Amino acid sequence: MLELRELCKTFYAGTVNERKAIDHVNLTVPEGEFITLIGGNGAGKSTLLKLISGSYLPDSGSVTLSGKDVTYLPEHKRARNIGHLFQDPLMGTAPSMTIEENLSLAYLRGTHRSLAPATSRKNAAFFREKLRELDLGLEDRLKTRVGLLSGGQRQAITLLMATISTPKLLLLDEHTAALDPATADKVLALTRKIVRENTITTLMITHNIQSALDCGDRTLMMQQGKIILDLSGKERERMTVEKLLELFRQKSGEQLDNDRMLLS
Ligand SMILES: Nc1ncnc2c1ncn2[C@@H]1O[C@H](COP(=O)(O)OP(=O)(O)OP(=O)(O)O)[C@@H](O)[C@H]1O
Repeated sequence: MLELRELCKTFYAGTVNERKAIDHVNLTVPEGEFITLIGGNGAGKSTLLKLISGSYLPDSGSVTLSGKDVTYLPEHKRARNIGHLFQDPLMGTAPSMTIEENLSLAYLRGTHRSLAPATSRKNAAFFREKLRELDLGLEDRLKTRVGLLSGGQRQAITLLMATISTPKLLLLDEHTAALDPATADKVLALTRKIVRENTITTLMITHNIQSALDCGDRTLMMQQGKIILDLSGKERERMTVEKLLELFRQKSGEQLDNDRMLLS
């Protein structure tokens, strides 16, 4: 479904600040797989997702989505198939527009229809139903401006926007990291529910190792632009945080260093 072949990205090449962010990464992700991605500071996790979404273009290698080579396809042309969420709940929604208008825009993404028909009564009922599923009391607030919502409510709306027209791929870049623990748990539970119910192929960066092992089907660990661990099946089921940290030390010869890393 998603294929990365010999993907490379270096920032400031040929200068003293040269940084090899992605170093010959190969990855095959079958349709419907939910991958969690962990690694130290500057390991290349966000860059990898940005190469997949088209926010960055690689120096070499290829990105293939559903059999189509999208390596150099501009980001806006991939947006219809790829949902991308970030840590900052203020990104991804338009604060001066209402919940209904934000959802309408997401629903129509990639089509040429105007906003007007999308705010019809039929769509309002559909959006209300989707909002009810979030269980955040937002179903009766379609006309509320998104800028008035809390960070957690806003991130839940962003998640809904990213998935409302079922993307081929969902990229989550520490999307719960800026929320308080209770809200983060709720948004993560919502994420798992939406991904499971719609069988969306998902890559989720997390700084929480336990949740990396608990969520999804497969866990990748990155270091210095490479995937150094790829866990799935029985091996992953039996994995503990302590064993994973030990494996990381063995593979990389270093301690896992991430100032936001949570070990439990
Ligand atoms: N736009 C950019 N310009 C220059 N260097 C960059 C840019 N984006 C990332 N880098 C560098 O590329 C490397 C990988 O960064 P990236 O943000 O992908 O790491 P990460 O694994 O997501 O880290 P973290 O967990 O700290 O967010 C780092 O050395 C970073 O400084």
